[in-house]
Amino acid sequence: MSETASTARAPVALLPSLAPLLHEWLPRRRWFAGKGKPVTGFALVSATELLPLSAAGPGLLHLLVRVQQPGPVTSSAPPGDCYQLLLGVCDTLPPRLSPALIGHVTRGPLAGRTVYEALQDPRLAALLLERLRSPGAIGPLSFHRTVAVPDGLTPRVLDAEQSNTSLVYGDAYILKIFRRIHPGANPDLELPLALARAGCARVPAPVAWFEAGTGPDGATLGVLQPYLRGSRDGWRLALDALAGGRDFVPEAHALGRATAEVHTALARALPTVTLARRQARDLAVAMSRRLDAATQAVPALMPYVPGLRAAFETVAALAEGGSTWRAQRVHGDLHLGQALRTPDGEWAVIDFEGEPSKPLAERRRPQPAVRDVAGILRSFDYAAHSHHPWHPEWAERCRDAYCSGYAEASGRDPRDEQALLRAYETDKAVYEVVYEARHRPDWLRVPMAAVRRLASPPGADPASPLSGRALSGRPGLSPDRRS
Ligand SMILES: Nc1ncnc2c1ncn2[C@@H]1O[C@H](COP(=O)(O)OP(=O)(O)O)[C@@H](O)[C@H]1O
Ligand SMILES: O=P(O)(O)O[C@H]1O[C@H](CO)[C@@H](O[C@H]2O[C@H](CO)[C@@H](O)[C@H](O)[C@H]2O)[C@H](O)[C@H]1O
Repeated sequence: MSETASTARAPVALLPSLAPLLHEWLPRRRWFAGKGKPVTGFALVSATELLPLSAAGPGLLHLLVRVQQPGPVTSSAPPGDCYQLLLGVCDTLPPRLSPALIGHVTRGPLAGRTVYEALQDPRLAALLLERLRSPGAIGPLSFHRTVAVPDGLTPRVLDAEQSNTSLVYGDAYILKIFRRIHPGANPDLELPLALARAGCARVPAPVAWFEAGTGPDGATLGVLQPYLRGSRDGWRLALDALAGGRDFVPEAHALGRATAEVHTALARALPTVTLARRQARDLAVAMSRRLDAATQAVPALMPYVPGLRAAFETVAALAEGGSTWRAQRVHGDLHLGQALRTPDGEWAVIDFEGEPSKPLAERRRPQPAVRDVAGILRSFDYAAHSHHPWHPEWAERCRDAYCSGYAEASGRDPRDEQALLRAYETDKAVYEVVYEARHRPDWLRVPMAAVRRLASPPGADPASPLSGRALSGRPGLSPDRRS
């Protein structure tokens, strides 16, 4: 992804004319990561006409735009986040598309025209699939596929817009359009491709994708995968179970097995490393730094900092004492919403992007597999907390079943890496506090409750993997097992 404004047919002068509209529209998107800071300007990274803007019908404009906001400037990266935008450009917006309106352009080459969210327009969304069906380059964009994709599939945009935007085509394929673009291969393409090659059927295999630029700087822009029709995500299923007063033990056990299968396949397909003293200490330091940054962003964390930090210090101390841990490529943001139960009762895992707020290099680094385990354990806690009254024992049974399933399928029980598991749970809860404060303030109480528990000494925390209660029958486990 070259930083010099590489344009393909679309005039560079477009951006100044669009800037006033983007100024209003962009910060209100769910996927806009720079909320709370003013937007001071835009810089064009690339502009590509996927359908000519001069035609009688709507045009389709693909933009990569860097959004300038106040903040620390690093010498290695240009300032501001880069976003992918797909804009429809027309003379008169049909009433059915009025919710997609971005605004009317008053100056520059598009003066008098209307700009709207192209992905909401089935004609333009269909055109994007057409581009993916025929591999090749258009300006700085290149389109790739592994198998033939049928044509004539009707598109619909998923309304549960999260970190990105997804389109479903004919209930057969789902196209994820990444919003915040980083140079380099996105793990949401890299890992499913590697898993497909390794024969792991737990993850839908990419069938097509598109990217900007080439080589190590090439950025993944979108990935097309089979759509698992009729599947339900683990979060919904867990909430249903809670609402019906049902256990989720068999499902949690099966999900533990599925997670272990994915981890085993990733460890076979991609490099693994051993985290020795320095790396493990760096990991604990990074967690500690994230805690500091989170406390600056959400001062309510302040009273719990010493207790939370203790979890990271335990890992650092174990490393100093010679403990080592195995690290491999992991999911990186695993929670119940990323696990889909298909109609045949199997768990599939989606969304390997990792935490979108972290730099790509960090997300692609080998990490201990318990990091993902901690993500799911946090999710059981979230589910139990969203039901009143809180059911800690429901979450506890899920946690045990999940870890048992994982151990059965992998031969490695995550509870044997208890200090690391607790550190990752703590790190995740801290991340969640910031995430909820930014995106869903009503939910802040959920990770804050976990923070209060995790900040207390391990034995005093009933939901902790370190407590005698959660580890019934495994009381003597103290330092992590060495790999
Ligand atoms: N292969 C798939 N089959 C069925 N539904 C899917 C598939 N991939 C994603 N989804 C649905 O789309 C939603 C968003 O996908 P996800 O990859 O989590 O995007 P985001 O990064 O925006 O969170 C998921 O919550 C899930 O409901
Ligand atoms: O799905 P994303 O990759 O966008 O992940 C982000 O959003 C998630 C919420 O949608 C958030 O997950 C948190 O809330 C979930 C319940 O809605 C819960 O199951 C997770 O355990 C909890 O972390 C995730 O952290 C965030 O990165």
